[in-house]
Amino acid sequence: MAQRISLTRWLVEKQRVQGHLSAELRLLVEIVARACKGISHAVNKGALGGVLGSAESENVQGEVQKKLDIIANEVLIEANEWGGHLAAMASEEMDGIYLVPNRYPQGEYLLLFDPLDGSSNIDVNVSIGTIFSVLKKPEGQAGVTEQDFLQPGTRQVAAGYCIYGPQTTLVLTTGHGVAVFTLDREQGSFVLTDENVRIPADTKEFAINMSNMRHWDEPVRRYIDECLAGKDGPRGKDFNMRWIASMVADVHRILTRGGVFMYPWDKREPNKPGKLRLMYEANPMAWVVEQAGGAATNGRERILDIQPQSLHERVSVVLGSKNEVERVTAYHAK
Ligand SMILES: O=P(O)(O)OC[C@H]1O[C@](O)(COP(=O)(O)O)[C@@H](O)[C@@H]1O
Ligand SMILES: [Mg+2]
Ligand SMILES: [Mg+2]
Repeated sequence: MAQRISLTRWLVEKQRVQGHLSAELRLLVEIVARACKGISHAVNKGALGGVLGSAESENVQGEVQKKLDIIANEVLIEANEWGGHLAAMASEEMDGIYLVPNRYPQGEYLLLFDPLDGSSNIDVNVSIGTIFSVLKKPEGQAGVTEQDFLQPGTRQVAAGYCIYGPQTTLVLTTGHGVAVFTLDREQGSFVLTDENVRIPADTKEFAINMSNMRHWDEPVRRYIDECLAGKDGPRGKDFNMRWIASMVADVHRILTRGGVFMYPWDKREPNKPGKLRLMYEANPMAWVVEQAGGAATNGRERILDIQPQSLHERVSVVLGSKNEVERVTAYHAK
């Protein structure tokens, strides 16, 4: 049997041999992975651990929080705050930024996360996940402000997600392709199971919440209409549809076998650019997808180029197989 490579060993090689990341960033990624392992254990307890159900509180976005949203947020903060590599954190579940307390060593990185993505799937035992993005604190200043987080996705230094499904799988990029690690529960460590992942440029599978169809904009409607017309339509082929309602799970499927994922702007809340959050959902996923040869836009421009205006900013998302994303984006330009 081929030798198994642990996440730790893989990261050390990327740091020492290939110079792909600093020692600090390596340790930060290891701590995020450790936190994900902790979240995975909590998720697995389910009803037996009393972790299901609503916490009966609301986050800054006005969404009712699930118990696991709060547990995952706390696990990530507690694991990361004393590590010495971070200056501050930001999360879907916290209004403002979280400064690393003065009693702990201060680092140079900023960590953003969606602690639990796909919250509506927690109680029904469907795959959910954690999404994370790492930025560098601007140089030459003492403190950290929210403004320091507002960097475009092109400035990410590490990003990825961990999916809690039939397997717990960590997907990571530091800008040199995409690597996949599966949690070996017996050993308690993440093991490399795929490297240099590639998303096929073409696909016959799309993911969108079809119940919003009547609210869509014309270009999205046109694209989906053409897919639905199948062999007899302008695309000349039949399409399949999947919608898991956990972005992590939909993106993971696309990474595994291709496809296009869309959560577009729609007329339900016309003043919001979309449902998904730019800084801790769209940016890390867009970078992972691009690093695997796919593409990611908001229908008009590359997601990674968007200059964020606020921490919890929302964005339209079209990502996945390159040729399909380019087609949807071209329809918006017409
Ligand atoms: O319920 P809808 O409208 O289909 O939305 C599903 C989308 O919402 C999300 O669950 C939002 O994430 P959170 O659970 O972190 O708020 C995405 O993962 C998913 O793609
Ligand atoms: Mg989410
Ligand atoms: Mg969430």
